[in-house]
Amino acid sequence: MSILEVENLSVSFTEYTKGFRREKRTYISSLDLSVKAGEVVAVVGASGSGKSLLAHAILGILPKNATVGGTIKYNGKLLTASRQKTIRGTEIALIPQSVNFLDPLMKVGKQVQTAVQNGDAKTKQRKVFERYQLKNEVEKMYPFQLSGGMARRVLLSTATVSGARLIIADEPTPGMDKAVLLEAMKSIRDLADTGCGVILITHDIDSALTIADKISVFYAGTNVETSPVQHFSGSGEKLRHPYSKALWRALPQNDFIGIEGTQPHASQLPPGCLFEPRCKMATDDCKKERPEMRSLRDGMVRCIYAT
Ligand SMILES: Nc1ncnc2c1ncn2[C@@H]1O[C@H](COP(=O)(O)OP(=O)(O)OP(=O)(O)O)[C@@H](O)[C@H]1O
Ligand code: NI
Repeated sequence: MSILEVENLSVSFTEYTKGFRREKRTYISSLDLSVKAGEVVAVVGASGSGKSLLAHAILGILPKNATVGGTIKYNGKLLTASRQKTIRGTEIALIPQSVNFLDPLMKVGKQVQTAVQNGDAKTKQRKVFERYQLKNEVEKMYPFQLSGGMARRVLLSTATVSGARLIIADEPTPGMDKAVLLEAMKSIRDLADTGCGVILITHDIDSALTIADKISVFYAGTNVETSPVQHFSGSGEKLRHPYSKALWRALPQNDFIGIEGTQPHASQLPPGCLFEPRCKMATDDCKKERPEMRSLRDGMVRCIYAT
């Protein structure tokens, strides 16, 4: 059973534009994603494609000017605002993209200990620090005394000791050296192997490939494809959506050829398929309406022509 089911999610912000007019802009639209217990689902896509917003919508930590549509279910039950508040940090844990999520006034050892729900907090904190190669003296430090990579390892430690069943890791690895990065990836995989559902948001497709079960590709606030990780191989012939194929081919180890144009901003979304203006395969039918997410060869795709 899915531990998390996101259906037709939308996130809009009421913003003040020129002339102090209020305008509602949609940054996530018709997004569908499910995560099973024991599974790592990697979320990849360009900057600004809505990856962090998805994380914040699941946790219920969007700013006040946000409107959320669609449904999010956790363990089969609707995730209401009050339920989000109750299980945040205990059943659902975030490894945030920004290290500013650390409490600047609390020693980091204590912060990690606070996240422990069962067992001896201090022992668990020391064990996890050892695992991420954080020396004993680090526990007595304040966040400002840490390097970026160390701060990220502290955030990772917090989620690891929490005992949460759903972990959302938002870019957990920048600034980490290779050895620590591998350890971090391994521990994220371990979390899934002990029955957690994991969403791994990352720009690092290579690392995602080593631990993910599925990869979901985001574009302009929706996911255009979700596929088994094995399909991200070769020249991308097993992939379904033209954007995922292009993204895959643009990687340095593949053809390293980018795609022309840019991702549309929320203020100028095309009426049909969001990728249509840049898609070489697009026809007039692609301009008419947003393609629905449909099942195709063990995966999901939002393109009327995908085969
Ligand atoms: N509070 C907000 N008010 C208005 N717009 C916002 C707000 N938060 C995010 N956005 C916009 O929503 C879009 C998606 O942002 P998001 O942070 O989810 O991107 P992302 O995919 O995580 O990018 P990155 O890879 O750079 O982290 C961006 O265009 C961003 O400017
Ligand atoms: Ni982000």
